[in-house]
Amino acid sequence: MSVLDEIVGGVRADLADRQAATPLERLKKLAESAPRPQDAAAALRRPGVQVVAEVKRSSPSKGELATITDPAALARDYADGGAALISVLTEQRRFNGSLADLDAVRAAVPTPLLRKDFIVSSYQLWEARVHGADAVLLIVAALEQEALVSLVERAHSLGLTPLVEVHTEDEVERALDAGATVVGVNARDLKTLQVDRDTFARLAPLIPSDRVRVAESGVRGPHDLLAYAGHGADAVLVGESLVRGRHPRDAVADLVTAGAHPALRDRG
Ligand SMILES: O=P(O)(O)OC[C@@H](O)[C@@H](O)c1c[nH]c2ccccc12
Repeated sequence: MSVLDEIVGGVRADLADRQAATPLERLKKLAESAPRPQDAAAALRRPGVQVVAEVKRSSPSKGELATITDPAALARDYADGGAALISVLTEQRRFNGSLADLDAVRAAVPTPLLRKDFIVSSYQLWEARVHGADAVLLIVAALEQEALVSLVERAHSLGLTPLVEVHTEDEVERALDAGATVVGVNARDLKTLQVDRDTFARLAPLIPSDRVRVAESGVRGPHDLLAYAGHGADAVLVGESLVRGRHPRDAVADLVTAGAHPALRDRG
């Protein structure tokens, strides 16, 4: 069994527990009083390379990355540094995240938020709404095509922006067929956890330029952002280097400054 299968198995078990505790009808009621989601795609389309900064404590590849006792404070640093979108890991078993983290971050910053999880059911989209997310991650490798198509549609109908994650040529095709407007190319293979930064350069030309192209994983600093930008990235998603560094606000600001370089503005 791949790491991805194992993670998704755990996610399904935890999901069943939450569904038993809070039936969908109740969740839908709660969603009525949730704020209207912001347009996360528009935030990523702004000129320059946008920075998506991630709140991530642990990962299956590296174990614990940072303690993060105060996710709200970290998110404030990201917002002050100029992040266009803040990603909050809510998967519990391998990433040590939670919906409580999403609540804490929502209460702390006005920035659009991405719920980063292994979404397999529309129930999780309703949860994302209730807990204040504006965008959700949908991982092509974790979903049958039929499920992907219906989750993309459902996310849009709830006002959520789906960030559709791919790692291979086939997955790009599936993402586009499913109607993805924001496509994330993960340099990390979720089946083996290996990072290959060339993945973005290989797949980006297959993604039409009217879609938002996000380069995910492996950004150590401005140098990597510029390399991704040179291959057409509209945004980069950064986790480890920000949570491990001592000055997350400055680290985000340095990335934002690099991404705002005049040579990178208003590219087709
Ligand atoms: O920590 P990094 O190398 O900066 O990577 C961040 C992000 O790309 C990574 O957390 C990620 C990308 N896709 C995911 C899917 C699930 C969990 C995590 C992820």
